[in-house]
Amino acid sequence: ASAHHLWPEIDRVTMEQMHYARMSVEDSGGVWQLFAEEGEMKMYRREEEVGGMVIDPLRACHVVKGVTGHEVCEYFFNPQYRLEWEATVETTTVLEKIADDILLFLQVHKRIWPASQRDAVFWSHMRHVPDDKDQDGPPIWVVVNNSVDIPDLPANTGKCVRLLLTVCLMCQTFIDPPKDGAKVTRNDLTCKITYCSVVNPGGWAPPAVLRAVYKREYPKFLKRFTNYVIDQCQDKPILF
Ligand SMILES: CC(C)(C)c1cc(CCc2ccccn2)cc(-c2ccc(S(=O)(=O)CCO)cc2)c1
Repeated sequence: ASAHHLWPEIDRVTMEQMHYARMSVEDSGGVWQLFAEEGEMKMYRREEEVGGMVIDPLRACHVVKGVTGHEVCEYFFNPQYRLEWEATVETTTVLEKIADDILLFLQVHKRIWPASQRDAVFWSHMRHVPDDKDQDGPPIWVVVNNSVDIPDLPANTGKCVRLLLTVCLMCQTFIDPPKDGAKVTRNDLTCKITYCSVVNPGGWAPPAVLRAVYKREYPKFLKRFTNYVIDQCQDKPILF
């Protein structure tokens, strides 16, 4: 991967996004507005507009039992599962396999009436790093998706307006050691998920409509994804 011309950007943005996600875990106060809370899932947003376009940064914290961060990131990253959990996507195509853990995607999203339909071109990178808070514990797993301009697919030529997105899914895994050295089971697993996203619609879309859709759809999006992972993993061996 290091030979690919996008590698320097991919490496830099991935580390920046991971740092941002870890910092945001601490600052639960500040300018973030809690707009949805369901069980262990808390969703925050900041109201921001760029050129009259809503780009409200979103941050979600969720705690899920019975899965590892590696499993959550694998189901998020791997295109073969995408359409099974991603209800906002109409089609997803891998344009280039930059490395085993770096893919270039073209996605056409479902239209949000009355806005015009959006597509997105982004690289997706999955990586794990030691948890500096628990060096000999499970590593932190992360998937970062970041829009990229590629000459072969110029924006806004077809029916779709090109969406710009930066997304980070970061997962910390906690294992409650079972008594008397018994084997770790899924009941001993807890995964702390931080999902950060900034989605720029890329062209004008009615702010009030977008905010209403985001408020309704983002909680459903994260719940649907995490429930899908729990369901897929429950009868499979644990992927640490
Ligand atoms: C409805 C809502 C949930 C807010 C939504 C609407 C749109 C559709 C595009 C759009 C946005 C704004 C205006 C018009 N259309 C896209 C997304 C979206 C984009 C990316 C990712 S990802 O995490 O990178 C996983 C890969 O797909 C997840 C969700 C979400």
